[in-house]
Amino acid sequence: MAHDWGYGHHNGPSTWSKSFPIADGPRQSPINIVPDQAQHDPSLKPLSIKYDPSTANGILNNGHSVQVSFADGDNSLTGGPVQGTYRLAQFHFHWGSTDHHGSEHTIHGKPFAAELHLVHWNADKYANMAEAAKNPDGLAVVGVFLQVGSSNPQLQPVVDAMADIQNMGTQHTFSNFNPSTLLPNSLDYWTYDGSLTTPPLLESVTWIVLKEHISVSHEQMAKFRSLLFTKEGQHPCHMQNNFRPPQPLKDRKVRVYP
Ligand SMILES: NCCOCCOCCNC(=O)c1ccc(S(N)(=O)=O)cc1
Ligand SMILES: [Zn+2]
Repeated sequence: MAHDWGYGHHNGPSTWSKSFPIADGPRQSPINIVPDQAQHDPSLKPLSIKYDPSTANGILNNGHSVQVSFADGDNSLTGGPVQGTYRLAQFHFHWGSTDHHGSEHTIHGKPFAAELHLVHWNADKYANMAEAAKNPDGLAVVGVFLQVGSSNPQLQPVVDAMADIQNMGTQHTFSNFNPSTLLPNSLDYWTYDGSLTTPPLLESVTWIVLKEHISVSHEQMAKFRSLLFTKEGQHPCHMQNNFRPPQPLKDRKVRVYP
């Protein structure tokens, strides 16, 4: 059954529970993070991230976001809140129609202009991303906030490639890119047990939200908003506000490192 979920009035986040009842589950994402209520946990470790730029293998407009995929290789996330080695599968973004909102997670109820998600799967225990996504310890997503200010030269290769993937379903070559250039100086983080923030909303994600944001310029954000949700030949609809709002924390605690 083809899912026609999206971010419009008729197929947006408030309608997803009809096809994906887990939308009302106990560990849904994103959430609002209240720093003062986050708990210190001595078992948490520093994050260790190592990517091989040669494994970048394409940039895609999938109708929900812009996504850069990676071939299986030496792209590892270890340490932090996770046990074992998680492998990078892809990164993508969520953003708004203005510079004042667009992230999925919020801090003290404050949204950022955009949010980068680096999606990893547990390569010690599962054969691939789809398998891992069905398990509570299957995925680990690193979230990085983008705040509008000075232009970010590290983002420019992604921004420039957007010209070639304006329509839904289009992809282009994208190689030799090291996503660690998109990380802030500090890898201090908040972590909690959550889910995919888009259907199928599977509750298989250990979320690792970095405290420090990266910058993006107003002009770079305008290029994100030039992407289209729609296919070539359809009436064009700009890709923006592709974020799910914060979900109930329920019986969860957010931990903080350090
Ligand atoms: N289709 C069968 C089940 O497949 C399970 C995997 O999900 C399919 C595709 N979606 C994703 O991989 C996927 C990955 C990350 C995020 S997010 N925004 O939570 O980082 C949202 C979605
Ligand atoms: Zn995402």
